[in-house]
Amino acid sequence: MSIENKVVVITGASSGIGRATAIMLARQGAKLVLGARREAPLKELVNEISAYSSEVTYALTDVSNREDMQCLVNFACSRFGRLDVLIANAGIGPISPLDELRVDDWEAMIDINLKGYLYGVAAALPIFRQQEAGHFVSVISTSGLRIVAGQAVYAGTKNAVRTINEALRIEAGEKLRVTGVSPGFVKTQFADSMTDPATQEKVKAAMDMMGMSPDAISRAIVFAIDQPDDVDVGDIVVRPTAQA
Ligand SMILES: NC(=O)C1=CN([C@@H]2O[C@H](COP(=O)(O)OP(=O)(O)OC[C@H]3O[C@@H](n4cnc5c(N)ncnc54)[C@H](OP(=O)(O)O)[C@@H]3O)[C@@H](O)[C@H]2O)C=CC1
Ligand SMILES: O=CCS(=O)(=O)O
Repeated sequence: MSIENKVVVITGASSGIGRATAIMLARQGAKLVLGARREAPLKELVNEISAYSSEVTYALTDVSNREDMQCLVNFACSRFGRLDVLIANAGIGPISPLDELRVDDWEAMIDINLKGYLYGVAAALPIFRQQEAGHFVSVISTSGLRIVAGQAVYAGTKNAVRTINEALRIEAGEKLRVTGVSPGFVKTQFADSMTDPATQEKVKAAMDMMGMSPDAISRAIVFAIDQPDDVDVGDIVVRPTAQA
């Protein structure tokens, strides 16, 4: 099976990379269950996709809530009878220097970027084991590949996901697939999650200057999913050519 008829759950589908990926996958015949916290943009996306595919739905989901993640995955299985791919994309980046002690932001990044990803693994792994097939795709970041001042906790959450993904791949055995996609700057709403005004301004300027279209990341995700079942694409890094 390539993309057509695959059942795919996407977290963080209400904007940016998740939204673009939903559109690209739907155009190739995937069956989609979209998760995020904001209902209006999810509804709008489902309406847009419904113009060419009836196999799309959404569930309000806060990935930092384990029960929500379990419900999202269960909903996909009850609606479409199975789950082929879980795209753990939801994430926030309220980065700031450690000296500012924005501890609430640190906790939110750990809850959403790391625990949200883990709750996805916990919800999907038993289903993938039972099916003897399944694909974990995570949207990580170039943050952590290169350590940058101000990104300590954000990069920490992303590097934790990178490490756990590799262990998951090793433990997964020959039936499951595990892919991490690490974007550089992408033009999305990502900077809106930043609470430090100076940092937000800098990141927005960098995104405006060199940010890629979210489609650049969606294409990498689609490439990984589209491989034959016995081909496991591990890590893909996608940067703007202008990003150091
Ligand atoms: N843009 C960039 O330059 C880069 C982004 N990334 C990563 O890409 C991923 C997607 O971000 P991007 O598209 O850029 O940014 P956006 O802000 O446009 O999208 C983030 C998505 O995550 C969702 N989200 C946030 N918190 C939660 C939550 N608690 N539960 C469920 N969904 C949540 C948001 O939906 P809602 O608010 O409706 O819940 C939204 O759909 C993130 O993991 C980010 O770290 C990595 C490298 C660079
Ligand atoms: O992953 C994103 C890193 S940045 O946009 O905050 O630099």
